[in-house]
Formats: sequence, C-alpha cells, structure tokens
Amino acid sequence: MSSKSKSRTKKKLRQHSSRGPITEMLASNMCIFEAPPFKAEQDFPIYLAAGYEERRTFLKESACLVETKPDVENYSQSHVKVLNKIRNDPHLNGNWKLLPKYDEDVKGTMMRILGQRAMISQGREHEISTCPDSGQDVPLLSPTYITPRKRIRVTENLTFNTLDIVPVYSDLPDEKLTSIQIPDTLLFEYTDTNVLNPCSARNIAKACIMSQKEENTIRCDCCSSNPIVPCYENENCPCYKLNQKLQGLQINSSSHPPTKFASFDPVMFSNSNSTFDRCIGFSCSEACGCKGNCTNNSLLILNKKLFPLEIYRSNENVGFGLRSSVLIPAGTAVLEFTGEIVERNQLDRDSQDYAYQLTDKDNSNWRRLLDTMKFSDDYKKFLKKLSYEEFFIDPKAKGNVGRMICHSCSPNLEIVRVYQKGLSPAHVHLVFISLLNIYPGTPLTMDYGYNYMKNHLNGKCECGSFACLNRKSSCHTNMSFGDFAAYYRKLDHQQWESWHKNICEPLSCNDDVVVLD
Ligand SMILES: C[S@@+](CC[C@H](N)C(=O)[O-])C[C@H]1O[C@@H](n2cnc3c(N)ncnc32)[C@H](O)[C@@H]1O
Repeated sequence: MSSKSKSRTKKKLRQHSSRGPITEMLASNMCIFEAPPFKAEQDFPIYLAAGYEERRTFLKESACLVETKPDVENYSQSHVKVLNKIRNDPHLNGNWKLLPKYDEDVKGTMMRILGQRAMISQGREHEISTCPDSGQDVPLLSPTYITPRKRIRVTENLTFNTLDIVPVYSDLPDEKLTSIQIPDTLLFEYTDTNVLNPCSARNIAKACIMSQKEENTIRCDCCSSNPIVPCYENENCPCYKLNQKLQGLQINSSSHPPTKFASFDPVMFSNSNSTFDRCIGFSCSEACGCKGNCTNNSLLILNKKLFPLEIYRSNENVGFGLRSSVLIPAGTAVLEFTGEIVERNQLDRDSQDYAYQLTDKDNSNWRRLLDTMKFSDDYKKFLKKLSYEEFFIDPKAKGNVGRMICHSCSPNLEIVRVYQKGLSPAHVHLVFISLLNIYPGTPLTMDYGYNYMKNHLNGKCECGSFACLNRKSSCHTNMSFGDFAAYYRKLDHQQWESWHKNICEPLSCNDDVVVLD
C-alpha cells in the first residue's frame, strides 16, 4: 500500500469515526491488571475509534500480495530470533529453554492423557477404561500447515503493538486481492488484558473496588537481588500458599496429584477428566514485592510474548485460525484468552460461539475456600454472592488472538484458570497451556466439546485431524486410549526428528535436547 493511500485511509477513518473521542471510550472500561509492559502504537487509537465498516475498509486497503520464504527458512529465522530474545531476557535466560520438554517420567503420563483426551473429544469418555487396545496401525497424519509461497497479507499487525506483532494472512484458493472478504470477526478491538464495563457489569466492578482494600488484596513482599525471586515453595509467600490451596481444589485431586503451576516448570496435567478448565492456580503479580518476576507466576512466560503467532485462513468454512512459527514446548502457558467480563445474561447468540465460561456456580468447594480467607466480612459475603452467578469472557467486540483458536478433535491446547491479586471473577485469567510439543506451523487448537461439535458445527468438523469425528475413513472409532497414546508418541517422534534435522541441527542449538524413544 502506498503511503499516499495509507494516509487517505487514516483521514477517512478520522472523518467517519462515529464513536466519540478515544479517551472517553477507554475511560468507560476498566482494566483490572496493568497491561503487559508495552502498549498499542501506530494507528491503533484511530482504528479503535472507527466503526466496523471503516475498519473493514482500512484492512482491505492494507491487504497486499506477498511472496513467502520456504517454511524451513522462515521457521529457522524465527527460532534464532526467539533464542536471542530468551538470551537477552534477565528472567528467562538460564531459567527456560526452547526445547521439546519431555522427561521420561512425565512422557508416559502425558501420552496417556492425550489418548484419554482424544476419547473425550469423541464423546467416548465412558469407554476409556473398557476399550481394549487394538494395536492397529493408523497412518500418521502431519498436523502442520504448509504455507503457500504466495499469500494475501491482510495486515502486517492486527495488534498495532510493535512488541507483539501478529500478521493476518488469507490463503483461500482462488481468492483475489480486489474482492477479499473481511468478516466482522476480524474487526474486534485488540486488548491484552480483560476489560469490564462498569455500567453493564456493576457487580464485578464493585468486587474490583472492594478488592483494592489492603486486607482484600493478595500479594507478597518477597524480594531478592537475583532477577528471579524464589516465591515457589516459599512457605512464607502468601501467593504461593494460595497457589497450593487452589491446586488442592482441582477436580479429582484426591485420586490424582494436582497439576502444579510454577513459572518455568512445564504445566503437566495429571489427569484427563473433561473438567480441565477447572484446573486452577494462583500466581504472583505486578502488585507483589517480586513484581511477578518469580518462580510462582505461570503467566510470566506468557507475558514475554515469545511465540511469533500468525492468524491465517485456508478454509472458508473454518475461517481464521492461529499458529506459531516456533516450537511451543509441552506444558507452556502460550497465551491468554482475553475479552470483556460479562454475566451469562449479557451474552448474545453470536457471542456464544466465542465466549468462554470463567466461573462455575455449582462449585461449593470454592465457597468453602472463600470462608477460609482473611478478607473483610463484607467482601467475603459479596464474593460468595457472586459465586452463585456465572461469568464469561466475551471476546466478540474486544479480545485478543485467543478468540481465533479453532476446534480440533485432537487439540493441542487446554484452557486453565489462574488467579492473580484476588479471588473475584475479575481476577481470573484463562490461560492456554500446550498439551504436547507443538511444532512450527501447526494450527493451535482446543476442544470446544463434543456437544458443541455435534450441535453448533452440525457434526461437520473440519479440523482434519487423525481423530476427527467427521473423517470419512473412521478407523479411529475402534481405537482405545492406548492406541491414541501410541499414535501421539509416534507422531511426536516423527515431528521431533524433522524439527531436529531441519531447524535445530543446522543452528547447532541441540544441547540438552531430550531424545525421544
Ligand atoms: C472461536 S471461533 C474461531 C475463529 C473463527 N474461525 C474466526 O474466523 O473468527 C469459532 C468458529 O470458528 C469455526 N470453526 C472453528 N473450528 C472449526 C472446525 N473444526 N470445523 C469447522 N468450523 C470451525 C466455526 O464457525 C466456529 O463457530
């Protein structure tokens, strides 16, 4: 796009802006957390203040044809960039490595859980313990999306934030630049943190105000001269103590050890039940003495925005999806699902496809936990009242890349709940954790649930995965969870070999790699 036409668009956007000055709009929303240490730049305020039609015009005018490098070249460059980012980061350097994370002890458990999760995605939860292994050999299907060499780049950066660049591509066959379709779902307002409208979500706004009182805020005073403060396993750290307490609430934690939430250790799920979304932990935050730069902050890596993400579209029915050009090791907090915090009755039909439930009104354990907290009485009473309502994150109008994650019958991400600073519904983060090593170019996916797939997608899932219920040759319907686990093990090994040979070896960055099998 020429600079002349760019400035024309900007001018148009300014003229057509129908939603009042930007400052007014921002003032009407509340952010509970400090935005990560960067902010949107460039044309963001102008874009934000414009209506959907002007935003659509803006994107149409920014769209251009681009020629891309071969995948291996692109992924190698990304890998080097991320390695350098890690090396130059005082908190990550020496504490976290960009390597497939499987130590032999946890590998078996991970694969079993993945196998069980595949059964759950298929609505075969009840068969997990009864279906015997068939030992059948199912051909491996690579989940990686091969990038076309010619693409339409809709925009270089949907976030308008130079420290978190997310380009958008459209790779639909036969699509022309001149007639490119920009759906409303791409025109949302980008936000890195959850927001709430104090007028429509009065109760949560009230909880937020009450939570700011000293006795209602959970923070630590831990400090150290090292860049990373050892809050995790420090019995004197109130945030760590609460982290342990919340871990104890995980469903089935009596029969399985709870899933742990620490900053640098991979989050390894310890059970496969379909209530993973209730998996909870508590993290230190910027309000603490450690500023969240500690071993008790499972959002630390996530806030570094390490993984270069791309929004892309290759199938008209599925729409836009998300992928990374760099390996995402198993058990990593990849990104947060952000949006507006709303009550159930504020969700309209369209939002239901995108919104994610934040709290659960049937959780009596949660109310018992609130009883044990040393909050002021009025705050405790109010939190208990709120616990009988259900809140959602609605990313339809305001959100981040999390809303682009598509459904798969063999997903590679799981969503978990992590609290920071307090225990109101506004203090929850919905965090996507990688269930396995996600190799570069693989679509990032989650399981929307068997019922969603049957009812909302009319059984016409187009995830294309080996376990897709919509697959014509449905040999997987006879597979047991052991068969699925064996499949995942083989697939990971194949992908690891290719990643190691093509990306890692040529860059000589193979120290400490755990060799699989
Ligand atoms: C949360 S959105 C995902 C982002 C969406 N693709 C977009 O372009 O905005 C969910 C919608 O994406 C589409 N979708 C996601 N996964 C799909 C799948 N496996 N098969 C078919 N459609 C899918 C459906 O239209 C669904 O209602």
